[in-house]
Amino acid sequence: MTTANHTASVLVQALPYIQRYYGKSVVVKLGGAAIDAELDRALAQDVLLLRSVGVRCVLVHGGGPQVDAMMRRVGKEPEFRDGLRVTDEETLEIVRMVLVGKINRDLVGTINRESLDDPVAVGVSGEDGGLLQVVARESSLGFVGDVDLVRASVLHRLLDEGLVPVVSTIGADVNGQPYNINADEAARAIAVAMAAEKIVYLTAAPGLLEDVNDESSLVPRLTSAELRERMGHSSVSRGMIPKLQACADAVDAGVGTAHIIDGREPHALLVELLTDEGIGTMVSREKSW
Ligand SMILES: Nc1ncnc2c1ncn2[C@@H]1O[C@H](COP(=O)(O)OP(=O)(O)O)[C@@H](O)[C@H]1O
Ligand SMILES: CC(=O)N[C@@H](CCC(=O)OP(=O)(O)O)C(=O)O
Repeated sequence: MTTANHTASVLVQALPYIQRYYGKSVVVKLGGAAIDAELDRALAQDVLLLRSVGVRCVLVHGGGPQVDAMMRRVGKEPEFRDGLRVTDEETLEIVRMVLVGKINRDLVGTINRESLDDPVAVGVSGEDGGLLQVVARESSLGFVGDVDLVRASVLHRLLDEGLVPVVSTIGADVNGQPYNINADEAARAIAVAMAAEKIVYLTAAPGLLEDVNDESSLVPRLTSAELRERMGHSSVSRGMIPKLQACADAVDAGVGTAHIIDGREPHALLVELLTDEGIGTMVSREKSW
């Protein structure tokens, strides 16, 4: 095949996917472990391309490792229980500064640099417009919240204007007290509230692995029921646990499919959405293969 033919065939391959996702919502969660200046530039291009073909894209970001680094810089040692950060008042201030003040700004800047004449990225904290309303989880975790209500209209209004929301996962309770939320869980709540077609987790692993030390042991697809069976398995640890839980909960609550893909691969999002090449792990409610 000539280069021109190959290029044409890749573009034509995208047509049925573009038709399927036109006007649909897709929530993309970028894990802190996959945040990197060059990769974020490729992700910004993917998000802008998807927006150009009518996909309503919301980017939700984490930043766990970056919060850890900042805590250590100010002499505090991070502490986790069941994958959630123990968040006292000072830690909350650091989490808020790192997520809202640093990572969100950097991502908005990266997207807008890729679309100079039409800067469309808008940063939103879960506190803005009451987007993420939370209730306290348990007092031993401090200011860690569970999402109680998502005001998806805040996102739909931005999307209707052609803007791309970039969401930091700090929420507030009914009294306006800010809370730290696990970003995988916040992204799931947003996807469910938007009745999204897909939720895509970009992380620093190829997907769910049978053996975490063997990158070739990828589980390509499974149902939410199969996923729940694996959750307590010893091969699944640390940050993968809330991600799996969020994927199973998302598809059981009506999101079309949930994906865990390798955010270290440039343009993984575009390949996942617009080509025949299945990458990473796909979770669906029913067996569709
Ligand atoms: N069975 C597994 N398959 C893949 N990754 C796993 C597994 N068990 C644990 N992990 C770890 O989970 C990590 C993803 O979680 P985390 O670091 O919290 O990511 P993120 O910042 O994207 O939320 C992977 O990088 C990997 O080290
Ligand atoms: C309550 C809680 O644990 N919140 C997380 C929020 C950030 C996050 O989830 O970041 P990743 O997606 O990079 O893991 C934290 O403080 O680390």
